[in-house]
Amino acid sequence: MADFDLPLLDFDLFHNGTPEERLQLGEALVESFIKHGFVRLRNHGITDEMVQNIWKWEKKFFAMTEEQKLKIYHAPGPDPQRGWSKKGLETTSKLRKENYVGVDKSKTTLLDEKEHFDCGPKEETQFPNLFPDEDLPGFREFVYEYFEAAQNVCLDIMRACEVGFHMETGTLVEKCIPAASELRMLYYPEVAVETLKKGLIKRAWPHTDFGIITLLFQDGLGGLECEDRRKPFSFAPVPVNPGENVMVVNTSDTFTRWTNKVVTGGLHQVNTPPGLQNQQDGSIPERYSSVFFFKAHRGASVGPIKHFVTEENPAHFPDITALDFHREMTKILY
Ligand SMILES: O=C(O)CCC(=O)C(=O)O
Ligand SMILES: [Fe+2]
Repeated sequence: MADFDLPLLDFDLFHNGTPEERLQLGEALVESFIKHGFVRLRNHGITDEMVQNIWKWEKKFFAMTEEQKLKIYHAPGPDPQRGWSKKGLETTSKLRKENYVGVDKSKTTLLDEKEHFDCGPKEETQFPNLFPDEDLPGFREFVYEYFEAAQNVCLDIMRACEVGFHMETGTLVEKCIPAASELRMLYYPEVAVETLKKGLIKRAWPHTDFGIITLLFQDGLGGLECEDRRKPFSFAPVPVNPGENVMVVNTSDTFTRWTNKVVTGGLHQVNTPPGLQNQQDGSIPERYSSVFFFKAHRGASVGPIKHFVTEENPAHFPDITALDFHREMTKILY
């Protein structure tokens, strides 16, 4: 099979291009979402400085002692995740049980080798955020600054999708205000090749995310893989683009529902990084990544939007609220 090639688009055209360029950008974005469930963007609106600060704060956060992190421990449950989740808590393999051929899931759980920090919007009152204010002053302020920037980029991507789908302006954006997104910082500890070879642990098992779209930055090590849809459930590495500020965007389950399967969520996993896959012993280095799960506002319906319901493509999903859908999905993870 020819090399897998994930489109890399210049998002600046959406803001500063001619009307034709704006339309072309919107259409190319939608085309990549339909074809791959993924796209890569340059000039996306998150500055180089902010990306460097993400890495700086992630390193500081995960370097805290277990005792410090336990002060903001996330208690598993169906509600949106807040604070620190330790290794082994969230299990992505539970989301796609049907895809694990040859694994007896009644005898074993396929675990994720990762820990993470999650938080919601600054204005959050329903599901309060948890911050290590005493142990890590300045962290909360940075996280909120990045949250706001990422939320704005996502709203712009929704505007570009409205253009690309030839939809009425505001149809997607109005379902995303007020913000209910989740920012996640991820740490994958160094792991022995021997452990990975047993096949029961992966950095993240194949899954789709629950929101509308997910923004992702990965460090220079890599390991994120997206489905190569020419052969279902086969995966190709998402390149790391050293020295260039590239954002990865994948479509998620809410988008599948809104678009009535015109777009389907991008299936992905975190695997042994490219270049290390033939390593027979020793260990795979630690890895950091940053994920922003862009969500619909909690009361918005995640049922199909009229624009995507036709005689040939009748509604595939019921009208339930974004919060009910989120709870349904999070429950599966634990
Ligand atoms: O770390 C990554 O590259 C991906 C993480 C991910 O897929 C998730 O947290 O949903
Ligand atoms: Fe994911």
